[in-house]
Amino acid sequence: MDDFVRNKLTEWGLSEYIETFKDEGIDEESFYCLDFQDIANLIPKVGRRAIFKKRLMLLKGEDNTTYHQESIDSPPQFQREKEEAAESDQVLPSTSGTKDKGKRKLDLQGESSKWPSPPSKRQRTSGLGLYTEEIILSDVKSIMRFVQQRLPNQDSNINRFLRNKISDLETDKRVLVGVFGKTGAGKSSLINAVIGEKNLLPSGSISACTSVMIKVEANMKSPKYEADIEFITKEEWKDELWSLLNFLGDNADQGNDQDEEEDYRDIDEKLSAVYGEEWRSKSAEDLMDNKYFKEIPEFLQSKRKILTCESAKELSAKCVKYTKNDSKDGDGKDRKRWYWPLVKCVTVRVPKNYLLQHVTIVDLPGTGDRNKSRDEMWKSVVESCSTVWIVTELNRAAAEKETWEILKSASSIMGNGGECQQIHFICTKSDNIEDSDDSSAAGVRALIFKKNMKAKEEVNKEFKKLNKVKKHFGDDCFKVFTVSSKEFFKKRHLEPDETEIPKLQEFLQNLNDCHSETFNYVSGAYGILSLIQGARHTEVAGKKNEVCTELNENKRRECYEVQKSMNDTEIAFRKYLSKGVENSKKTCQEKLESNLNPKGVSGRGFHRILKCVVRNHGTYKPKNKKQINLNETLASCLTDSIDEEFRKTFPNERKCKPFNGVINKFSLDTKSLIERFTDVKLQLIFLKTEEIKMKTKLNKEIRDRKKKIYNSLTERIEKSMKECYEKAAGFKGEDTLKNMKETIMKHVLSSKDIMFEQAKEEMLSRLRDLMDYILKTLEETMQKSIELSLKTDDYPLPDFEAELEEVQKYYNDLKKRQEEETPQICFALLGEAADA
Ligand SMILES: Nc1nc2c(ncn2[C@@H]2O[C@H](COP(=O)(O)OP(=O)(O)OP(=O)(O)O)[C@@H](O)[C@H]2O)c(=O)[nH]1
Repeated sequence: MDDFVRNKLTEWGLSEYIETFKDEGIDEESFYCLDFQDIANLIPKVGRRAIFKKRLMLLKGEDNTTYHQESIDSPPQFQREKEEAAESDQVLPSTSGTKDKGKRKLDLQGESSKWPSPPSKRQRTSGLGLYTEEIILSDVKSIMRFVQQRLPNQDSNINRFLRNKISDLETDKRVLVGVFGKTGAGKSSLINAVIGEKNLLPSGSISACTSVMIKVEANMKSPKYEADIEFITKEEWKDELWSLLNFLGDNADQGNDQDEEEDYRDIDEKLSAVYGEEWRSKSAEDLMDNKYFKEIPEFLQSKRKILTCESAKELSAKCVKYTKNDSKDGDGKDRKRWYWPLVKCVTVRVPKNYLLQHVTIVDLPGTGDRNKSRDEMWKSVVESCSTVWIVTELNRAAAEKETWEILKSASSIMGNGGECQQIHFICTKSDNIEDSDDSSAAGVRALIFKKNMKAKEEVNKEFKKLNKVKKHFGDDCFKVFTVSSKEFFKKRHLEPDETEIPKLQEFLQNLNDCHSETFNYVSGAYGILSLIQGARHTEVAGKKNEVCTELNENKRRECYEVQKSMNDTEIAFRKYLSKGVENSKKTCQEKLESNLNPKGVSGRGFHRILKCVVRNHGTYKPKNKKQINLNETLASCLTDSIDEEFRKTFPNERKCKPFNGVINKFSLDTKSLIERFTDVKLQLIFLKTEEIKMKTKLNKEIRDRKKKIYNSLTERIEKSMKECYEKAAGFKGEDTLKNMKETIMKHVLSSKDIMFEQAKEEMLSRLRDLMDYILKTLEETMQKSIELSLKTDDYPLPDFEAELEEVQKYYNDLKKRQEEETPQICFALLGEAADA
């Protein structure tokens, strides 16, 4: 097969399937040796039929080894061949017989059972049989690439518009599930069990704990296990070294209370991991010498390190020195090097794991990292989690302070400051029963079930007490699971179902099934093809003007409704925030006092902590203690005042829509127009799909911006406090603690009359910006779509009737699947799309 044909196949998307063909024992080289008949036989296996066959026909010459470039590039020939192909039903005429020497012949009868397919409910009832969303999406994508390529080259408005619309169809949104929990709680074992990969994340060692963020995703492109290691930059490490060594220097003369010792141990652990004992006698400059990083040239070159392995076990072994911290790994020169302090994040990819097809699970080690870039990454991941798993050992679940503290401190980042819809509180190691009197199998099981019930009750009771968390998450967002990862694999006492791991798997499967991106893509593609076919009929110009007038009138009316509702939101925000400003002024002194004079901490200990707080712009997490965040404390009256209204306006639950659903109600009423103006039905279908696409895009943008709006209150306070933190950080010697406290307090008291007002105005101004953006997008996107879809263009467009038919089949099928099978939550998610 020559390069030309090879490139053509790549362009048409067949090469995407080469990986999949490998399961049939065909690698890339042998694929390109196949003849047309073989390829045609393979195609139905991956779900593409007529369209692809037609394209292959274009490549087919007099015999299987000659290809005609003209036949591909000239539209009339293309059209003729296409018609020919359409008549020839499913299978290409066999032309191989004589010339297949050296080529692989395939007998694919009955082979489809080998084909990898996701364990999705959707497969069963679909009108298109075993077509998975993945196949549909890939097929429609390849159709749209083909369409884009076929559009005439003339630079007309409609051409540009259509090309942009096709490029705009995007699908790669992933859902994030964040996993929190103290070290040793069983997070790695849980993730391994849920995704069915016993050996993926290393677990089990007592001293080695996970120290970097690990994202676990599917590798749909290759059958290999992969780890993609992202390092912090050299500059960041240099800054960190400097600050760690300085910290040790500053505190060398401070005596040793318990906190200091812990801090010292922390730093020792970090530096010894990378340098062994050598760091003790070296300067920060010396420690940046390239010789220390010989094993990781990627770090020096600011590149990612990619590890590729055949098995999970092999990958896990190779990965461990980048993810784990083993403080007990011997001393002295023989100590192995552990590189976790230099790693920002590791992404592990598991081959063909359908539970992870659209879902990423993130193992999140504790917050409060000294490294700024890692801390920022942690925050941004937490903000983006749609579900959070809080993991703790069942035996102490309700009483485990540290776990509940994690939930309390992260609730506003996940809730109003994020997009988390549900919290799963996962009690692990349910098989751990030491106090059983009855050691019979039945007795053990009975005790496990009893303890599970009790743990669920207690945890739910505990959750009900968390008033602050409940401002962000209602009772229905909180669910308790009692799992045993060990028993899931071992089945000694419990059946897999009784370990509750399958419940979590089902949850992930539903997240995959609810993935609306395929539907959005297919619906967008259907709209574009409808428009092209509609635009080819130029004889309905008169009708177009009439429809255009009605559409514009509908648009104006609907935009007015949106504006009215958003104005009400702004009024409510202003009212609640004003109350918040008044409360802040009244209570800030008292709140600050309690932060600056914490109970149970010695003066010397607090001196060191406060120094870190002011150096770190108002926030610091002492080891094993609650995080201190002066900015959040100062902003707390404002956030308290707005929390409820904010959650109502920007709910994380997908079934509720932002701004009381007013954007989702926006409609050009194309449905009734289609009944009256059948001649422009195709253009109106396009407008309906455009409307859906625009709303989806707006909802995404609102979700991103609402986090920034919420966080603006604390960020504005931090800005107002910047000057006094810098001043406080400069104190040295005697009375430093007193001077730091006085400086902070004085600054707050003198600026309280403007600081809180400014924070309020900042939030309102961001809210207004968002509202302006929404109105502008509604107005302009729809205006442009109406104008271009109903305007007769100067240039004729190619005929894509067959492509429209194919995509419409997929569209109808997906719509039907949603109606038949989608769980409640997905109805809500896709509600507007299904209406189309
Ligand atoms: N009996 C029992 N032990 C478990 C179970 N799950 C995990 N463990 C054990 O608990 C210990 C810690 O498990 P990990 O999965 O490594 O915990 P982790 O939360 O990932 O720990 P870090 O890596 O430190 O964050 C290991 O010794 C596991 O073998 C379980 O279901 N039952």
